[in-house]
Amino acid sequence: MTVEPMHGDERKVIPLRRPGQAPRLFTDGDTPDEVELFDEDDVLEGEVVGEEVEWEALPVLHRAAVVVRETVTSDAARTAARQASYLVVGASVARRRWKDARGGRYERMMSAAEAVGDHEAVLKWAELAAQSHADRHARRMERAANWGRHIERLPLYAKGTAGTMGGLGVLLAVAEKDAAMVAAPFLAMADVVQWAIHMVVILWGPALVTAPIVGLLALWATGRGNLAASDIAWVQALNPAAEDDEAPITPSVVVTALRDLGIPTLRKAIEAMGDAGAAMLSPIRIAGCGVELDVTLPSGVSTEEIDKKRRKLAENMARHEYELFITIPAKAHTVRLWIADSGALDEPIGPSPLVTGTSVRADYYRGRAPWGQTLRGDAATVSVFQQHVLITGKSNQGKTASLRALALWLALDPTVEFRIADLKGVGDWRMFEGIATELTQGPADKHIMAATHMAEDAVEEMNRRIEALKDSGAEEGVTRDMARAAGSGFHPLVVIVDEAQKAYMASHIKDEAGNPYGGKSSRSRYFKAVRELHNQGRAVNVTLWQGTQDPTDENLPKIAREGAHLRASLFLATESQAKMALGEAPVDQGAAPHKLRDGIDLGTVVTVGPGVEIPRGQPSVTIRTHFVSGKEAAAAAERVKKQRGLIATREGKAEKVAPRSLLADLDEVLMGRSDDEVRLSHLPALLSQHAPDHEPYRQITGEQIAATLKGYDIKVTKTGNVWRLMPADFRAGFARITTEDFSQE
Ligand SMILES: Nc1ncnc2c1ncn2[C@@H]1O[C@H](COP(=O)(O)OP(=O)(O)OP(=O)(O)O)[C@@H](O)[C@H]1O
Repeated sequence: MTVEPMHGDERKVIPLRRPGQAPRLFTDGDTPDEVELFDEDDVLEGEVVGEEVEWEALPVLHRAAVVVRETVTSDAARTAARQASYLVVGASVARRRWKDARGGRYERMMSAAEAVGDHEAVLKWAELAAQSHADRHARRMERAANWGRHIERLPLYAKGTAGTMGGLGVLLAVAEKDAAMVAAPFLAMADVVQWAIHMVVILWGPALVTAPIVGLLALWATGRGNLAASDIAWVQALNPAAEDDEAPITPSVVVTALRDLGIPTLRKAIEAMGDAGAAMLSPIRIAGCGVELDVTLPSGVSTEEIDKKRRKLAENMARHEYELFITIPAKAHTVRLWIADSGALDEPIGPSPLVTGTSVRADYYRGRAPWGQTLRGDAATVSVFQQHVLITGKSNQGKTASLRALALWLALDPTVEFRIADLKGVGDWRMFEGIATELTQGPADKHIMAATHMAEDAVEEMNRRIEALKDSGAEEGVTRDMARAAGSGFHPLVVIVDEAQKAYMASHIKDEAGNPYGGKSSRSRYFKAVRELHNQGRAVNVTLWQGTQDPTDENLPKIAREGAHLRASLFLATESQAKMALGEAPVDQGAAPHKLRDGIDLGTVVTVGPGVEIPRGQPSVTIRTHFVSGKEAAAAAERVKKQRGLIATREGKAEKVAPRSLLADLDEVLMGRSDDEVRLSHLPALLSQHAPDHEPYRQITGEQIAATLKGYDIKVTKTGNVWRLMPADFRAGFARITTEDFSQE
């Protein structure tokens, strides 16, 4: 290779070639005496380097340094070092086994238990060590006594052997009729002894030579088989397994990673434990696409110190920071580590059952939305039963998609009514036309006003239900059976405001009385409605789901966020925002949406609340939600519409429309009619005639009217399937109710 000078540089660069296999050397442009040399492989083509250098002109020390460096870093040298490292590991394993056989194990366990301050375990190990020592001593004494007994009996053995051989000789002499045969067994024995001595003499030399070789081979094999367990850093660096993409998590890897975390107390404690550092660790369990373990910390090391070093700990285990999750389990002084398999979190999760399965069923009361997967790879499902929901995140991380996926699932329960305001208004919620009873889409002031009116209407509906509930005498809120009863008036009502920060920020919009729509003062209409829904909506099945962006105290006031039950957060920039999204306690215990990756962990929500299953000892559960794209959401919505029938969706109104009262309208409708009994099934038509723009009157049934009237103690009768009402009974009841209302004011 000839390295050409870079364009515009006048210096000439000519590689040096010395005889034989010499490296091709360059300087960095200064004189050879003052600079480090670098060889051809380091030089990019076209890179300007220094002057031509004559090998022989270089100082001897430089030449020696180059040759040594080349030799040391050559492949052959690395291979030799690796082979030698097997011997080192083998020797340390053999040494440990030897020490273990003499009570070393107990000592290790004792120092490990001592380091983590587990005095009970120290005592237990000390007892076992003493017991083992006593056993060993007893065995040694017994062996010595046995030898002594054998030595004492030597004359006896000799006499016995001589007698046996003499007897054998006599028998041979008799059989052969030859007296000389008496000595034959003794002569044969002498031959055997002589042969054995010969063999020893012959084999001694080769044995002396081969024994160390066999020993070394044994060490080499042992070392090779135990490389992963070695905690010698240079051995790990040479070990090809260390370069393995999968980088398995072994106790030794975790202990070494903790030791090298840069916390002196932890390092000292682990070094004091020696090989038993792994005693700090619980068994390593497979947990989804990773492993999980608890680490009981030595005294003097706090869980917070470990949490702060998350990145270093992850990197020490050959992982990215986001592949390590540190939480604080219930057990004191312990951190729980979940370590993903390398690259596993970048694999996409499967599609939502809402997209693939047409057989998904939803039930507001007992069902669980198939939202995604936990990091462990388990299905993550969510109950939204009587839950106010809050999903936050930085822009464009998947907030709308994840909130909408929950709503699309719940829409499969036909008893649930949706009222939705999308204050971004680019069509993300358009597919709910025909599903929601009210849909506002847009970012303008009029949309914010409409969203506020929608929330206020929900408050009115909530109050109506609370009153009706009081009258019914029920003590613990709406029961499933109550809400399911036809025309009960307690069906689940879910109010969704996406991009709700816009509503909180709209303090510039004021009504005629000067009350702001937004802001966080007690006069703020949106904020007031949210607080009321949060306070009392749950028990009467009126719930509020909000999606908000980049929370601050201004765009998501504290009371508004604390009122939500199910709280989920996508990536957020800071820990303080994470606390706003999820609450202080979970974040203090390790919930960390701020440690997700901006723009990469799309749709990943760190979730808290009673609607999700949070593993014991964890503050939150991180869910990778199934992505349901706009197109897929539209297809799923079509299936919903087929199932529950089309609903006329009204547009939210910026002007506040006075809420209609069924009783007042009935009063108008029945006014001036004869006092003959009225069939309730005729009333919907009359009501529609009376208020043609009021959608609910187009759907109400006689049975629903009967249920409402009964709820107010107004007498209705039923013969067969026909509900009837005496106008006089109605007037009396209505008069009573309105008088009561007045008296309450
Ligand atoms: N679960 C998911 N998995 C993978 N990608 C997702 C997921 N959810 C959303 N995305 C991607 O993120 C993009 C933004 O999603 P979405 O509009 O829901 O974000 P957002 O947080 O509501 O944004 P904004 O705050 O700007 O309204 C989507 O277009 C999609 O490409």
